[in-house]
Amino acid sequence: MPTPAEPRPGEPRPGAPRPDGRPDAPHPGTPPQVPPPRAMTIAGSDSGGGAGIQADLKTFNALRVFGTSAITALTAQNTEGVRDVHLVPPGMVAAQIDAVLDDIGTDAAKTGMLGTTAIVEAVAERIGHWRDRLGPFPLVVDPVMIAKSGAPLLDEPAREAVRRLLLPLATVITPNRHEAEELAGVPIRTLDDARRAAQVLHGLGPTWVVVKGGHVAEDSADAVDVVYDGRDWHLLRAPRIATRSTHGTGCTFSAAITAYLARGYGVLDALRAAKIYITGAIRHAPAIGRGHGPTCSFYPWEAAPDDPLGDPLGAAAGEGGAPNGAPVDQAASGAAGPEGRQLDGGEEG
Ligand SMILES: Nc1ncnc2c1ncn2[C@@H]1O[C@H](COP(=O)(O)OP(=O)(O)OP(=O)(O)O)[C@@H](O)[C@H]1O
Ligand SMILES: Cc1ncc(COP(=O)(O)O)c(N)n1
Repeated sequence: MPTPAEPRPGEPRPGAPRPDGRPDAPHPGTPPQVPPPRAMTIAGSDSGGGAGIQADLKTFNALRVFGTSAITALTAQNTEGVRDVHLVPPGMVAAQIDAVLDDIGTDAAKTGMLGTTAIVEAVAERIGHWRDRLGPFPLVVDPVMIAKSGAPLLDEPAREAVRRLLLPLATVITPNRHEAEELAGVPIRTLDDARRAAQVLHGLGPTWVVVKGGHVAEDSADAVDVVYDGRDWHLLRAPRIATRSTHGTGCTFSAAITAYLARGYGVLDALRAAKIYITGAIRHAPAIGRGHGPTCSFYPWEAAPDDPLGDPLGAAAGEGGAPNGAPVDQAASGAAGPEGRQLDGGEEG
């Protein structure tokens, strides 16, 4: 490893107080002093990258939260549909939760696709156990039942287990129209129907209920979600965007709520911030796949004027420096990326 060099003229010495009194960015290689907020997702993997674990981790990262995961199922999936599902044994789901929470802990957690009664039971039991040990971290339950493409992601008997075991543990539940109908037993066509369902769902034990409006009154100009905390009603309202890129919107929305809760937002603020985020993610959706495409989790960063790293390999890319697996700061001398140059004090070029 090159030794840290004297700062270049005009650059502050690493660790020196900044003129504005705020802490400086850590010197490369130095662990940050303040750990980031942490959020855990317990959900299925979507090989297509638009929903499930993949959407959740991207969302956590985009919202500056360190994400961890317990995978409940592998799905062979793309924007057109789910081709196959392989469930993870419940003991292995529990083992992932234990491994993460025993060491890393969490500031909030969410659930997504759970698949079967046995997995729901394992997750509910481990959440209860770890809340007793770590304190009552917020839990967002997205009661995923059917993929947008129509494939079942929760079997019939497991719905009762979600109702009985998981909803009472939830800080927030985020059913879509279909899930709210199933869990509450109330048909939903209008916002008033959504309110009735929210009231029934609140009676099942969650602290906050959000009945999502993506599939309610689909010809209206706004996508409106109904929020109920047992006392007050709120509406989350944003323009409805005309697009086919709505794969994983529910996962991304509930992951954003989880991220904002992990960052310490109050529930209503977390819901409002997450609604702004999902609307932007839908608006900036990339053109990917032949079916329902994913949203853009990183749109706030992609809209930034500069890519902060630029081309991180620079000239080294053409010389076989880093792609062969060598750490960038040990690649061919004088050909390292920006971090290496900063460490050895060399010139750019
Ligand atoms: N076309 C759209 N334009 C703007 N917002 C939308 C649109 N569709 C959904 N939303 C919003 O996205 C969030 C997710 O809602 P939705 O009802 O689509 O969830 P979902 O059906 O569970 O999603 P998925 O099953 O795709 O994960 C909600 O805040 C909803 O209002
Ligand atoms: C692993 C997994 N989790 C959740 C969904 C729901 O997302 P959508 O309704 O957009 O298909 C999914 N398709 N796959």
